[in-house]
Amino acid sequence: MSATAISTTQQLTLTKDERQLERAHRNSVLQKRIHDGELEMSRWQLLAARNTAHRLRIVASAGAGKTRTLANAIAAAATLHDAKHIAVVAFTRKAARVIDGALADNDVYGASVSTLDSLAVRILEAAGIYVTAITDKEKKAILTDIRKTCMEKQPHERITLKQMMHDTTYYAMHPNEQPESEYLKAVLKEYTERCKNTYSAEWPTIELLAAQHYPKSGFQFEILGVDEAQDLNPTQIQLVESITATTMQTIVAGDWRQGIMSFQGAAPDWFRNGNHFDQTLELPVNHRCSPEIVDAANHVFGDNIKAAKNATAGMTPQLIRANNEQDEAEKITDIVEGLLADGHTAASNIRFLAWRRSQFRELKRTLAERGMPVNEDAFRTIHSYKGDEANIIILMGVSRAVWGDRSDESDMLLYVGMTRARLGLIISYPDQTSLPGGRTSAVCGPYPTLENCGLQEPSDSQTILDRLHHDINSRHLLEDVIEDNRTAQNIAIQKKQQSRIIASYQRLGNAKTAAKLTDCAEKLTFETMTDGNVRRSLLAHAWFCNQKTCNICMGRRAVRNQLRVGAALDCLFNPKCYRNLLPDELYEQITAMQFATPAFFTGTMPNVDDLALGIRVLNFAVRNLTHTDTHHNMSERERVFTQGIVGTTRSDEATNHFINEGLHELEYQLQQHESAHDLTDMQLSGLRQKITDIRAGGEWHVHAHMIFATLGAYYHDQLHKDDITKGHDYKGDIVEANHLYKDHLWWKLEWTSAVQKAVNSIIRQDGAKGITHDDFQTARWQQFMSMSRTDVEQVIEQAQAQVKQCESGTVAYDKALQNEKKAWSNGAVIDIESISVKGHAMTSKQKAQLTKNPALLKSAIQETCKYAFKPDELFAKTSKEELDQIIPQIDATSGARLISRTGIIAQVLHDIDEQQLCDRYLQRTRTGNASWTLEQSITFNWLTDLRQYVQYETNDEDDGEADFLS
Ligand SMILES: Nc1ncnc2c1ncn2[C@@H]1O[C@H](COP(=O)(O)OP(=O)(O)OP(=O)(O)O)[C@@H](O)[C@H]1O
Repeated sequence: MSATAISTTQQLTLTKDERQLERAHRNSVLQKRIHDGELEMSRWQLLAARNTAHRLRIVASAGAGKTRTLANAIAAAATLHDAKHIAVVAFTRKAARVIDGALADNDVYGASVSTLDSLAVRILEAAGIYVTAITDKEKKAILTDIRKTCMEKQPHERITLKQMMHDTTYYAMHPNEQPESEYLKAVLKEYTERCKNTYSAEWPTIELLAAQHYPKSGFQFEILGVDEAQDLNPTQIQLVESITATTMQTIVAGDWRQGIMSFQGAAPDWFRNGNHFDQTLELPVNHRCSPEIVDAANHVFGDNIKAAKNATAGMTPQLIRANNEQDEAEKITDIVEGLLADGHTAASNIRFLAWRRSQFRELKRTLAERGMPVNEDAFRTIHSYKGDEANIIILMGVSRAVWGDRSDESDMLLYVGMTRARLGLIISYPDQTSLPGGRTSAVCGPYPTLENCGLQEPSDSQTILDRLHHDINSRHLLEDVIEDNRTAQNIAIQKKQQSRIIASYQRLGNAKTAAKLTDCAEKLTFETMTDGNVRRSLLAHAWFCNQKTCNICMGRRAVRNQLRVGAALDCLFNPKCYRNLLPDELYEQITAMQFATPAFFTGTMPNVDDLALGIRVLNFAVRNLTHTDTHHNMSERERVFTQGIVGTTRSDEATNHFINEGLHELEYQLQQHESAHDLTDMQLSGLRQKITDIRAGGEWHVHAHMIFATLGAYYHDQLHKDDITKGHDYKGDIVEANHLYKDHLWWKLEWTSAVQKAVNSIIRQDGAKGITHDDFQTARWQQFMSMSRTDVEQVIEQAQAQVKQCESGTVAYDKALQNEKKAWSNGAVIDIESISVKGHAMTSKQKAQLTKNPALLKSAIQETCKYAFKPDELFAKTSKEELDQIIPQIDATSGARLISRTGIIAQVLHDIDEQQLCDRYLQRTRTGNASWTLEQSITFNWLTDLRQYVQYETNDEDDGEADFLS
């Protein structure tokens, strides 16, 4: 936390300069995190988050990111203020989690994140007033007693206990109002007395007291954030006002369209009335729901909300017409059964929402009868699910008649319910006057607008299921991958590390640091999600402390990153991981493949489009695993990160160097530029200089295209606009580099179906948005899929024979040469960097020669196969000792070499008997997993290497944890 706190407390207004300083600070904190790929915020959200108006109101429809914006605004502000002067009021668990997460991500600890009620209690305690909230049970006991005595005195007056319970709270919430009834007045007086005697009070009374005593409580909040502000009741509003009187800023976020808490006394008008605020900002885009769901909600409520630009397509929302409760339960259970079949989606992704819990009775019974593994947490009332979200929402009994007589509030319920869904929305409504819950009503059926809003009634339930599978399958294909013992392993490793580090600090006499670390040690366990899903929390919600230098937390981040990437890749390349999720036929196809090579991510992307697609596939997988929204664009940081992974698989240290040095720098500068910090001339020329340096850096021809591919055409054109206009031909260089690379590689994709799936899914998504992948892509895809290795070899042989028959220098010869090149380009993967000559790595001179001479290159590749990888020798060995001498050569740390070797080994193994031997050997020594095939073992090794890289990547990022896991 910075020592340069910007404001003094008890200050109503900041000077203009101070505000500017604050705004600039927030902006820089947010921008950095956005740049680092740790945070995604739209422009609107950013604008709101850095606004420093004293009373700021953020208004937006459901899913527009209010909570996220509020959390990040506060977190950014908190790095400049002392955390103890920050308070955030959240009403839901999810909001508290998001806010906590944002603060932790900014290394801010000690801020107050709580409900307004518990804040009120703390304020009172600080002011020396100790009062506890009366419980319902206590209240009931007191009121029953009072009722008895009062009734004896005034027997003609009668108020039910229920009414009394309600009235006492109401008048506590509205202290300026008085009941007309003398009887009720007497009850209230007596009730207040009794509460006083037991040092207890109604929540509204506590809030009111806190509002009165706040100024002398010693709390001095400079920043106050309030989420779901439409739900504040009058006494809570008074408390907020009282705190705001001395804050530097109060940010209030809400949506009066979601004001469904009036039964608890909420007064949304305060939030709705703009006069209470200095400034109001609106967030216009829904980031939660698929475009289909946004459309449906727009139609029903006559809105014009926009879906996020890159929102993933979901399913068309569906209507179920139910005759009665049982019919509804049966139909919904059919759908659930289909969804859960074959593990297509997890039960934890489905939520059933209704107005009343009693509406679930029949459904729960039917689900249990049919053995559906749906746990209690899946059934939620709309009120309790406010602010939360799930992939699939099944909204039950939608009818004004069922949901209440006040049409405005039941509309809001429908609005809140519909907008909880990310991908799939299924709405059931009663078709007859006998309603769920055993009631009858003259008003039945759905809302008048529901049926005409693009919602479809399924002709048969299978249609829905197919659709759902189709849309959701790709998102959850990867989910269960991480649910193996790695979770346990990693925690154990960390604990070990931790105690070692703590002990070493203690030995050094640094008790303070040791104590801090012990603190982290205690918080080591990963929080379990509300759905009991530990693995998800492991990846997405691990706890990190605020010590920049805390090795434990740094290490933990490394572990998280490793897991993210490792798991994604495991899943893509190791069909075993998703055995249970795949249909038998598909599984067999995948396992029958020679080698699920990671080639797709390696040397097989000789042009920008392919590489970009590869990055997207990998990123898609990572996001799926980490439950990160796949709707929006990949951030540049994410892209470069993924690119880094791709890079290491085919290249050497130099590539990493280029990626880290050149690429991050370029990207960072450009990111700055993009977010309105326009590049100055100095920066621009500095950037150019950097590129020149990269170009001058020896192996640029081999690597440059990767860098530029990562930056993409947009950045490239931006950056070189001037040069291009002036005729400086940067583009030429790229083209040359690409050609060079392409011409001197022979490659063959051996797609796994998983990769195929991811690619198809992306192509499909793009298709839906009107983006088509060029024919090259499609044609090549088809070609790869149709050609076997023997086909490839035959084509190459024929092409070679053709060349031999032609006289050199003739047109026919050139053509034949071209054909031969083309034929080679369908071969296996070999990276030029991995080529060695007779067992020795090439000198740069040799390399240069090779790049100029395709024939030489080809023979070098053949030589490499023989000598560098020694496959023949490897397979000729029979004893463990002998193999031990060979194996280290397979253990190249450089990804490219490993890939090439594995590619070659797989190829050679195709026909040889020794496969069994190696298989067993590798199983035992490398993975300890006897059921793995050689290919899987090798993939495992490859992943191990990759993980090391990811760890380095993390080290760079978090600077300071370098040694933790090494
Ligand atoms: N800029 C963004 N990019 C991608 N996803 C986002 C962005 N902003 C928010 N989201 C995601 O959209 C979803 C809704 O965000 P959030 O809960 O903050 O919205 P909200 O306005 O508070 O919603 P509600 O009012 O319905 O509670 C969350 O899953 C969040 O992670």
